[in-house]
Amino acid sequence: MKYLIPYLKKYKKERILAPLFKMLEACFDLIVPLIVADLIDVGIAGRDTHYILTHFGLLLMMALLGLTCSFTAQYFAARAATGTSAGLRHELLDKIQSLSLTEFDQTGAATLITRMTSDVNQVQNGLNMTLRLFMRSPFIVFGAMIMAFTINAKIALLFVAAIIVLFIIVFGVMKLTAPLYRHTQQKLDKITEATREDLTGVRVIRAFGREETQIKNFAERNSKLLHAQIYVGDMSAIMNPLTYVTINAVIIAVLWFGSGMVESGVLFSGDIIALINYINQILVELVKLANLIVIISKSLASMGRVGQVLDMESSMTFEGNAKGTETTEAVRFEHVDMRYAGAGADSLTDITFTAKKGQTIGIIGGTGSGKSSLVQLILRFYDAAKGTVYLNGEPIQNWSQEALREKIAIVPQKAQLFTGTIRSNLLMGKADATEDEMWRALEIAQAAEVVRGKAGGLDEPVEQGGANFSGGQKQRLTIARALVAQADILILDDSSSALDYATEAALRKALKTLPEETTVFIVSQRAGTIAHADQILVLDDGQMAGIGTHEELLASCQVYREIYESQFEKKTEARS
Ligand SMILES: Nc1ncnc2c1ncn2[C@@H]1O[C@H](COP(=O)(O)OP(=O)(O)OP(=O)(O)O)[C@@H](O)[C@H]1O
Repeated sequence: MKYLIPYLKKYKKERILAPLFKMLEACFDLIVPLIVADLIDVGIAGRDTHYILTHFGLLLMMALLGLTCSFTAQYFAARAATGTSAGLRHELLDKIQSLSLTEFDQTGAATLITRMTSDVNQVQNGLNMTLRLFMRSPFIVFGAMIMAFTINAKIALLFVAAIIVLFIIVFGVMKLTAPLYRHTQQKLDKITEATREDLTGVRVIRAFGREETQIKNFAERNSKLLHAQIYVGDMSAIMNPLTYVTINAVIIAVLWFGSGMVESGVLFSGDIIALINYINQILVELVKLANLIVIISKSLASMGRVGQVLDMESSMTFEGNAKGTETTEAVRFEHVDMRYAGAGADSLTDITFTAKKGQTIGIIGGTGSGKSSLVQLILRFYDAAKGTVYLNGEPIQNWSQEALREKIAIVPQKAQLFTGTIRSNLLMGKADATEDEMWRALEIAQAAEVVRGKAGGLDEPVEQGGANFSGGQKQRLTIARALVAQADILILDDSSSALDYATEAALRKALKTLPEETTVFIVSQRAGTIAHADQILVLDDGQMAGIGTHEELLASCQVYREIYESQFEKKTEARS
């Protein structure tokens, strides 16, 4: 709730005017039964056409005024509600962006998406309905009751009893359904998560003919959600019959006692109509109030889920403003251990090495040996559990996030492009990059041909996730994006795996034309890709199995020799 307060303050005018106009509309609604009663008792009873017509005109005017008030209230309520949800979404995105990857790994993207979309929409809906109905409905309920007292106190006492019973029903149902809503939202999260995986992995699913299984799994999850929602629906559905039975019982009682009073001249027949109108108004407003309470409880649950994200604290802070020392070293690891949150074992153990400025460092090892984890420590995507990572001689914790991102550019293992154009993707590397800078990066990345081959050139559209580019084209463009940044340190995390040998060789050659001081980390499972490096780090199950040049490692490191020989033999076999 505390997160809504700044928005409620910001939309003060709307917050006041929306309920105010709704109350005004309610006043007109409360006067209408009295006009109708008058019209019956005087106009119709006395066959006075003029009286009937003027009162009918009055009713029309009331309806028009009510409608105007309702529209105005809706306008202000919608302004406050949509403005608040837009602001909340913004805040959520800012918060999510500020979280470290550890929180990301732990929370999961699917639930974050649900919170940014359906939960925020639920809050918007709740706020809109609250502004419109929270004061109007109780006002009409009590207003109609008071009006009933002005007509006949004895009959009005029936209204009081009915309102108490109705309140018990409404609050009872609300108490039952509110916790269930949280439960259904969790199930929705699970479906979003599974759907996301199924849709992003659609090619793999088709290739392995797993459509039937995936559909079956989805149907199971979907039916669990359906059952949970039906259960909540069933609970809410109890409310309508109960409330209608209560109201009908009151109407019968009003007619029973009222008809006797009309006969004895205590009441007019128009009064009976007015009383029935009021009890119906009470029913309608109580049902609205009940729905409002359900909506509010859903919104509060959603706000709670949004608040959980907004309350998250990043496990990493970037408060330093280190600039680096006068040193020849670019990156130094000193006895570094690393463990992912929740993992049972370290992913890296006792890593120590120094990368000098201008050097090319190769990192090789089997799958899961810790190569990506190691380079992610250089970017401070994660913190070391033990030991220290130094950048330009300064512990990495002393650098600001901006300085780190400026100094280091990475080509991630999974080539990821964003919706837009080739140009907009390249500009992510450096917002003010010139056309020449972009083309130079494209040339080095062996991507210039790809761009020239597209009708739109640099302005060729990129579809979501780069779906209109091949795997190799995407890799080259992501390499170009990193090169545009002209960072001091360039990390290529297994980013030439989709390139053919000739293109990869051309890329390696072109990387040599980078400024002399650029330090390049190349992660690869191919010995050929890193063999030329100044230093090669060999990882084996998170530990350093060796460090040195290709020749030194061939002579001294068994793991490296095995990798090299297995690939060299494969090539020889393939040729023969
Ligand atoms: N986000 C994560 N959460 C928990 N464990 C992780 C995470 N990422 C990687 N790991 C674990 O850390 C270990 C090292 O993974 P890493 O991705 O660094 O290996 P890699 O050498 O780059 O592998 P590959 O060549 O297959 O990409 C693996 O055991 C992996 O299961």
